Amino acid sequence: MSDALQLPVVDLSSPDCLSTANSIRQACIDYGFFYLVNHGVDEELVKKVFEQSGKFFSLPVEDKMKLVRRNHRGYTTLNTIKLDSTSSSTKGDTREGFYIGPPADDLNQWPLEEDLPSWRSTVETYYRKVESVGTKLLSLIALSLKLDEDFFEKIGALNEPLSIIGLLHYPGDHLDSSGEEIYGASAHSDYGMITLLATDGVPGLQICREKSEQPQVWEDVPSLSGAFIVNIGDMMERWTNCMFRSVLHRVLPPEQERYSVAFFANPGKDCVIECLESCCSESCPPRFPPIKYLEYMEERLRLAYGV
Ligand SMILES: O=C(O)CCC(=O)C(=O)O
Ligand SMILES: [Fe+2]
Repeated sequence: MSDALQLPVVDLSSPDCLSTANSIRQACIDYGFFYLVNHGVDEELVKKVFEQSGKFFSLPVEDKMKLVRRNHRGYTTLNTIKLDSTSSSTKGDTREGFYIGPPADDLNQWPLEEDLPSWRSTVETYYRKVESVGTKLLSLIALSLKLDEDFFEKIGALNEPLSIIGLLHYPGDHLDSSGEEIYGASAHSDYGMITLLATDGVPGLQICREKSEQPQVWEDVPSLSGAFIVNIGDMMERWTNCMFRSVLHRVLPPEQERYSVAFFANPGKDCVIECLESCCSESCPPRFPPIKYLEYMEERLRLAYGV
């Protein structure tokens, strides 16, 4: 039931911004997913983040639990989050995670420097680098929607953005004898504007392009060395009245251990997301009412954590 997919490739270093914007537009309409190459984040830095992530998840569970998730930051254990809140499975997803928000706020939790030297500085450097790639990509997305390139800045979406890094670990040795359908990450769409994902190359990620089609067709998204896998999130889907699609995706329980690092580029908490004028008309009215990002995010997190 699954075929490998050839997603479009977008080159961030191309000097021809309009042609790049056009290929982004087509990719977002057709797939909601694309590969981003020549993004400017050093391969060495990406490697270091994966190393630091591996070091954290290798700590004894008692040590990881000292940083258990508070204010949506820190460690989540295996099976605590179920991204598909509609699933009847009684168990959460078989992955553990560590979530880090903006370096400038004081909600983040960090391992002690003496336990994991350079952990915090590596992750903060990665945050800032990928955040700036995300900002550049958002200006191209604005161009692709025939808006000014600083459109998202002007509407306040980049005002204290609530972007989050998720360091993710799928152990791969997690056997389930109950026969229940369990995923590394169950089917979901991402909440924010765009997500920039780096993986260690171990397969598992799949997308479902037509969620209402039955049976659902899931297609494998292979990793592309050195590229980020970028996907459109729910806020971009709402701005564009579903022209750009926030596509359902999931991670199969990997047979082999798997690590990934997701950068969720989210708007600021007070940003109100409402349909762009150019994306609606009398015959095509807005499909969603305006919503404040914080309200949307809190509801989705509440459902995912089942609280
Ligand atoms: O680990 C992955 O490849 C994808 C993770 C994901 O989709 C998410 O955390 O939202
Ligand atoms: Fe996701």
